[in-house]
Amino acid sequence: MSFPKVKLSTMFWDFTNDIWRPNRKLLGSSELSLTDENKRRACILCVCVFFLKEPSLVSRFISLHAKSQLALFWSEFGSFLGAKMAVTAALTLVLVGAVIFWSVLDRWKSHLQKRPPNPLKLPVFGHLLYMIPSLLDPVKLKIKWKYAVDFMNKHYKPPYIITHELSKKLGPLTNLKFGVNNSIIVSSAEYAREMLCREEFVDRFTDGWMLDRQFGQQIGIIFNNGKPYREIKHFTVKNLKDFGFGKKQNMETAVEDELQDFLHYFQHTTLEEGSRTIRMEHMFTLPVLNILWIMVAGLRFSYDDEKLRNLIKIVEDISKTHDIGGNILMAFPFLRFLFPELTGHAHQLRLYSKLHQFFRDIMHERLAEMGIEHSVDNPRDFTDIFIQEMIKRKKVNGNESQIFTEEQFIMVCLDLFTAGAETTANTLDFAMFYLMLNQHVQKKVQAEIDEVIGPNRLPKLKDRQSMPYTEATLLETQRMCNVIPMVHRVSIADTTLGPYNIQKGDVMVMNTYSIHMDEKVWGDPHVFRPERFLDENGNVNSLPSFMPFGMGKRVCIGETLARHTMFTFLTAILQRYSFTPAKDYEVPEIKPVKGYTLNPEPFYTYFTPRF
Ligand code: HEM
Repeated sequence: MSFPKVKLSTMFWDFTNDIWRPNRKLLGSSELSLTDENKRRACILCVCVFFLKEPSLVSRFISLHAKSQLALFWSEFGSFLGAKMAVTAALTLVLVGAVIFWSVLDRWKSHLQKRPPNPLKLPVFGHLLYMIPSLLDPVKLKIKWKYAVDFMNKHYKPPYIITHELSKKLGPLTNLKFGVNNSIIVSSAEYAREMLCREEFVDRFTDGWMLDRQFGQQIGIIFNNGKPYREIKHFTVKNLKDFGFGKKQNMETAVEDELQDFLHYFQHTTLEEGSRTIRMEHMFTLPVLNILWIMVAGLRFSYDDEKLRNLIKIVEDISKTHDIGGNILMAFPFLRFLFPELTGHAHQLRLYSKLHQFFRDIMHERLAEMGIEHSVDNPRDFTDIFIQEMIKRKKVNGNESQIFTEEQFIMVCLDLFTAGAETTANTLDFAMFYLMLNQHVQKKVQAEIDEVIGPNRLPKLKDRQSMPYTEATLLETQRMCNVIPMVHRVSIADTTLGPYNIQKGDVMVMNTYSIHMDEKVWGDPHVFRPERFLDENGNVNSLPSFMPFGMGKRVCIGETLARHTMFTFLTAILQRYSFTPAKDYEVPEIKPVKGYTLNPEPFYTYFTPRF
């Protein structure tokens, strides 16, 4: 084959250095013969360069010199690519084959071991790929490009929806492997009740990345296990009761005091300041937090307190950064060391450290107030009692108590703060939303309020027994909103659940959403129908498939307080106002939102005073 007399190396230099003018070289008369290897290299080089640099040169090259050579270039180039592609395709095929073979083998093994059913999985990643839609979070991934943000928002699916869809295909117990963790998703009421109440599943899953929020220690209530957990939980519940936590009389006073302030603020600040249209977004968080905080630290915050508003924002942000099930840190906890920012772990820790500081300040201020003796004759709140216990144990043991430490106090406060405020307040937001959309239910609740309470006094705890329809409306709200859509525990022994084997260390995840939205149980789960919680005599029916507060030894410690707060606040609002969707605003869809605790999208409501 003959080539124009071109030194390939010179040609190369020409276009990298200065102006690329291959024709200057190609017009030479003598010819150069090349080895096959050189021809192939020249061929690839020319084709690439021509395409990249100046397409018009290609045609000039063709017309001037090398029509036939170019045809040859193309064919050699094609065969080179072809060979490479063939090798790549073969390797891919082998790899895919190996993965499929491994997956089938793994499924077979899991079948032999009588493990709950699982879909095909990948080596190392397990079922993490199924969770990809739950990772489409532009805020977490710090993506701002509009099209990418729109795409992610459109295709986002939270873990409780993904696992719910999988359980519809695979059954009420599903085995999903996320990296190093093996999760058993429990999606039926029958198995959930068993899982929540049995001793083998009493512990919570507390991996390294979770312990990072609590100074690397097993402390606090939520992510704590064994004897230390039992001791601190018992101490907290017992002593909080003296300040109104779940104890009828004191609780009623705490809730009523706050309700009066809330109604005053709502009437005079919110409604009279502007129109009667209100943007509903976390309207109840501040009062709910105050009810709790007066018991824990004797504090009430003003509704305009900037510090508290910041704190609430932090709690909300924390909830949005957590996901149970399919979480990347749950799958590969070590990634938090390699990519602290990308995994969101560093962000979470920054948020937590602000809350830590807030509670640490409370303790230090109180210690300073108490003086050297660190004691008060009449403890005013949980903080006083905790400090006294801390000092007492220090005197007895001679050194710091293992259980009653400053870190322990911080974590107990943090757990109460995060578990108590958002859950109750968000459920109330949902109740307002459903009642705004279901005017017939709103009217029925108001009729019951008018009959039992009338217009002249505030609702009382005892009214609940005489107001079954209102009670059923709150239950139906909880069933539909699933404010905590997933509850997790861990198996502490090899055991069985139903017909399947459960291994020690399996993360047990109850999908509350699946249970409360089960068509076989509820018939029309997407319809807001409080009547389903009433029997033929109009009394409240306790349904076994309804478990918004969990069950067993780890049942929610704030259930009584939450129920009473929700009842009192909702009835007090409905006693005074009717509300409808605001005219000029779109009603948001009820769609899945992100986070550990769910809330409705902000919505606009038009309030009309009833008297
Ligand atoms: C509507 C409101 C609430 C809902 C739906 C709710 C729901 C839950 C659920 C599902 C659990 C897990 C139970 C289990 O594992 O079986 C839980 C645990 C817990 N809740 Fe609540 N909760 C609410 C309000 C509150 C309040 C007001 C407080 C306290 C101030 C609170 C404090 C806690 C604590 C500390 C735990 C951990 C208990 C443990 O691990 O032993 N919750 N809650």
